[in-house]
Amino acid sequence: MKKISIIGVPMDLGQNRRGVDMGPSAIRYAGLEKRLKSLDLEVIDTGDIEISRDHGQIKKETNLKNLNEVIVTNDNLNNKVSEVISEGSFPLVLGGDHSIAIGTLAGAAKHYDNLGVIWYDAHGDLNTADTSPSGNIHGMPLAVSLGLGHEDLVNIGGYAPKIKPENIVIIGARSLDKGERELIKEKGIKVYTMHEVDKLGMSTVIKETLDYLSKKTEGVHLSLDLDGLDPEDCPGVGTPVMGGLSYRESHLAMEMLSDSGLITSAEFVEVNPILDEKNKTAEAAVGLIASLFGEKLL
Ligand SMILES: NC(=[NH2+])NCCC[C@H](N)C(=O)O
Ligand SMILES: [Mn+2]
Ligand SMILES: [Mn+2]
Repeated sequence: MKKISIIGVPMDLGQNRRGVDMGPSAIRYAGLEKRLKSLDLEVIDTGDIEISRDHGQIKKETNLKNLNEVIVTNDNLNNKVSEVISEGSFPLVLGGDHSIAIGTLAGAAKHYDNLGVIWYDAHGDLNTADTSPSGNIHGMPLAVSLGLGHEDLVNIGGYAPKIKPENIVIIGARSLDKGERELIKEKGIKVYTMHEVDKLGMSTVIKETLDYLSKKTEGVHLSLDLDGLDPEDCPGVGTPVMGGLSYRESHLAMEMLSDSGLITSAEFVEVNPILDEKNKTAEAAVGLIASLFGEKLL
């Protein structure tokens, strides 16, 4: 029986808006464990990672917000994710802001020769300290995992880089900063912006994504930022961007990923219950997670 380990990361220090630290609670409250158990899976809720607070700005030369706290927290997460994979369980990480992908990928990537990454997001999260318009580390985790950015972030887990540019697929992008666009071109990263999703349809996007990744990767991590979905379906996020993916097409995406059997770890991030409407975004997350683990109507 497939074993899943839920790991909560109540982290809000990678961005400016309070409340996203309550994301893991909101997703649990929306019935995650019960829903997964009904799929005949062995589900273990490992609780929450300890969030480092008040480490002070030891690295004074940087504009990165809460850098020390983000480093310590991601180091904790790196250890937990790695431990779960070593036990033969599937790490399901609940955020928390997207800066936690640094720790998830650090913990996961060392278990595979080539880890693929599906980055389902309105944003590229490919900024570095030099290109970031905000200093928010949640806008940087994909760049960090490629080995670009502050060295203490890049070296979390004691190795770098975690992933290769040719093993990444970004889906749902519609807000990219100048430096991120340049990096995408320079590194040749595969991106399905909303333009391509609309033109091709989600079914083709996922089929192509799996073709592209399955040839060259051993495992695939899904990093799903709920702001990839349209704010109409998922209002409870800190950096909403209109014109997003619908719940309906995201649901199809999860079903197709489930059928492929290729996903080896996942995280669902940026759920902010304070900005949400009656826990709608957390409920959407639970629906997507259930589909990712094989829930079917018939
Ligand atoms: N994980 C996210 N929601 N990221 C949003 C990033 C927004 C913007 N690109 C920044 O760097 O600040
Ligand atoms: Mn985003
Ligand atoms: Mn993101």
